[in-house]
Amino acid sequence: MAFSVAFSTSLYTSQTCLLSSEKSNNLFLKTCSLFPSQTRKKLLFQPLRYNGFSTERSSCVGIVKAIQFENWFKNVEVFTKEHVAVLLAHDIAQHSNRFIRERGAFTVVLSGGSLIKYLRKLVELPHAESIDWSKWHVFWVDERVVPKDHLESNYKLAYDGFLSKVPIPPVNIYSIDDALEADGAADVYETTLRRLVKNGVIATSPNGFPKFDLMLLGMGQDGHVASLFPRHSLLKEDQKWVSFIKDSPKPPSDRITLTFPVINSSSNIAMVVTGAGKNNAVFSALRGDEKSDKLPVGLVSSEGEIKWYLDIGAASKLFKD
Ligand SMILES: O=C1O[C@H](COP(=O)(O)O)[C@@H](O)[C@H](O)[C@H]1O
Repeated sequence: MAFSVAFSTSLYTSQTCLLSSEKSNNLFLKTCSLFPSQTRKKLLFQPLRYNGFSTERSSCVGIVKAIQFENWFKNVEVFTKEHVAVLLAHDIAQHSNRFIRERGAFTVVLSGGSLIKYLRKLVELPHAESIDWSKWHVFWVDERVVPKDHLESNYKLAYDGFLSKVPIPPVNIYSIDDALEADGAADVYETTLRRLVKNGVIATSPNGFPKFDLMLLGMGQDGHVASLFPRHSLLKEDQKWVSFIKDSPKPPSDRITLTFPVINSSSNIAMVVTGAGKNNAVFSALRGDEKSDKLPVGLVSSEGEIKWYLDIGAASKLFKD
């Protein structure tokens, strides 16, 4: 089956080179002569992962360079938008199975924005029926302080596009109290998290912060994640688990957000980023040379694993020499 091959990246080595392009939503891959012919066929369904090959030339850049890039871009997968949704669903289902088996619960943190549409395959077969939704606990990495039925609400977005389609017990869905102002809503959300850490639903990191099983992060064009915006003082928060912002540069102005120590304590972080407008921030974050408050996504790290799910637009700067 095509997809069972797509999910295996084990055939990929730094000696492989791919030429990729997307045309009319179809995937076109050209392989360079480094592939043995029997491998070539299988790789037609491989993700368009970057391996040091220029799309602008028809030859491979040096192997040394390929290896260097391979190190930079470990855990980076590049797909068509459709395949981002397919692979993300597959990986989430695997995380869910593993954590439910190991600890009897699965704690997953949602972002707002474009992320939600990439959960669309999770509500389809086989995942819709194979996942034990009763063990899911759902949180938000950030939320806009608006009523839950407001168009800007991250809860509404998630409910309409995902939560309304799967049988997660409503008591396991931890939305913010929309009757409160930003500061009160942040305090109450932190109190809820502390209760769930205490009773073991959420695991604890060695540094005392909550350790979510999976954090699904989006990223804005300016490199913001959650409601942690460039050059904002909130980026330095190192005590609170949940904080608030009343001057968000992206409307609406009032929001609550998990802080970096909590985000970075997660067992797994999935960075789901699509669109060519985000290619500069993706490039700087992956190159790892921008660890300042100018680029919040560059401050994301994980006690466990970070995996990037990019479409060709978001990855387009990675393909340049
Ligand atoms: O405002 C927000 O923006 C980011 C990025 O959104 P996207 O639509 O560009 O993917 C999102 O991750 C965050 O949760 C949201 O509140």
